[in-house]
Amino acid sequence: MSTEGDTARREEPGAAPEAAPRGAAAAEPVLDARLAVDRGRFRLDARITAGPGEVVALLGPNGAGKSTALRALAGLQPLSSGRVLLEGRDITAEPVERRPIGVVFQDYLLFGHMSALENVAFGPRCRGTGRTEARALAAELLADMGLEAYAHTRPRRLSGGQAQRVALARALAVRPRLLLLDEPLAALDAHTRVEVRAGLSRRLHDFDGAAVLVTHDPLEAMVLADRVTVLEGGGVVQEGPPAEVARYPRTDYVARLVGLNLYRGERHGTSIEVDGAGENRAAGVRIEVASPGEGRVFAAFPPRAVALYREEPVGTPRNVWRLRVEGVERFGDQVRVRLGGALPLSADITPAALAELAPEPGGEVWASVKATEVQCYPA
Ligand SMILES: Nc1ncnc2c1ncn2[C@@H]1O[C@H](COP(=O)(O)OP(=O)(O)OP(=O)(O)O)[C@@H](O)[C@H]1O
Repeated sequence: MSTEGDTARREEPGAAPEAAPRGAAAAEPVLDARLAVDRGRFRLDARITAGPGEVVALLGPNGAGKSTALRALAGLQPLSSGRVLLEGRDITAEPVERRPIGVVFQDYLLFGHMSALENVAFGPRCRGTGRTEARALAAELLADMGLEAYAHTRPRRLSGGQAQRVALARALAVRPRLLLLDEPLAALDAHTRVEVRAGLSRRLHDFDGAAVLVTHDPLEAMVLADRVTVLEGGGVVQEGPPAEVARYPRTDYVARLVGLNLYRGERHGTSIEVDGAGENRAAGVRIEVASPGEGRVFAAFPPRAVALYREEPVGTPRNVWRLRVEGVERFGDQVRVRLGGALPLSADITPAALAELAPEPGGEVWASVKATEVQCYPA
């Protein structure tokens, strides 16, 4: 079991090298913040950075300090010490309304007595933009969100997904360099969430500033973000590209909750052709899913959904791969087996199952996953 302390270490020895997230390479970070906040017995002490065009998810359990960090970035929560640099400019002392930051709050906090258009025009108006210009900008943003027809609609007449898009348009209306989103999908029901998430993902990736979003849903972090920063107890415990964090968890929380096997690929019917470099592509690996569809998708299944066998399993499980055992770690009452090869994945099994499997280091085993266990989301 590996429970790390509360210091951030960005490089895990032995971690698989990953391509730098989009836009994050050697470029100057858009956001470079060191946030120290004291709230009674709780102390947040975290460095949060985001590169141009980069979407960073702050992920962590309840009470980890995610919202405190977001509020501190927005200027809604004073710092005990530290500073917030945005494109090299120190905005620590700037009041909320002067920061080039757009915020999408969890419940969207749209003004109920204003139309969608007026809600979106509100920010620019407060910052001194003339009425006509502010309304034109708002109309344009609503059109970008596919909401032209709802410009004059009041928030209570909007669906959850529409309200979310109005909130995003409102945040973008101040032409922010940093976009902050607090649990942006939490107010939606499960079905709407999947759809809205795909739209949000596209819009976040079209945004050329930096975005920081708070979530305690690992899948949301994995799907929306280029980089994940995990907070626990007020400190950063892990940071990295989603796939790397999922594959090399550094704390029990990360292992249990973020330990997803996550892939991108192209769905044709009920079969996903997994993207990947080198080995994967050569092997043309496919993941079978239960429901059909077409297009770019994420496919995810938890390590506990993977069964391991010494011999090729009989019957016809639709997903079976022969993989190499790369590592075995114990956490809680489970054992996590890390497998490499055509489809790198992690499997959680019981110690008894491991004893039966008796894998040799570097030896091969059969892994299977039921198609019904694979969750599939538009990418
Ligand atoms: N107004 C407050 N005064 C004092 N302490 C507070 C206040 N609000 C929150 N806290 C403390 O700050 C800590 C971090 O809270 P925060 O809301 O930032 O966590 P979080 O990670 O966003 O959690 P959640 O996922 O539950 O929203 C908590 O331990 C909480 O007790």
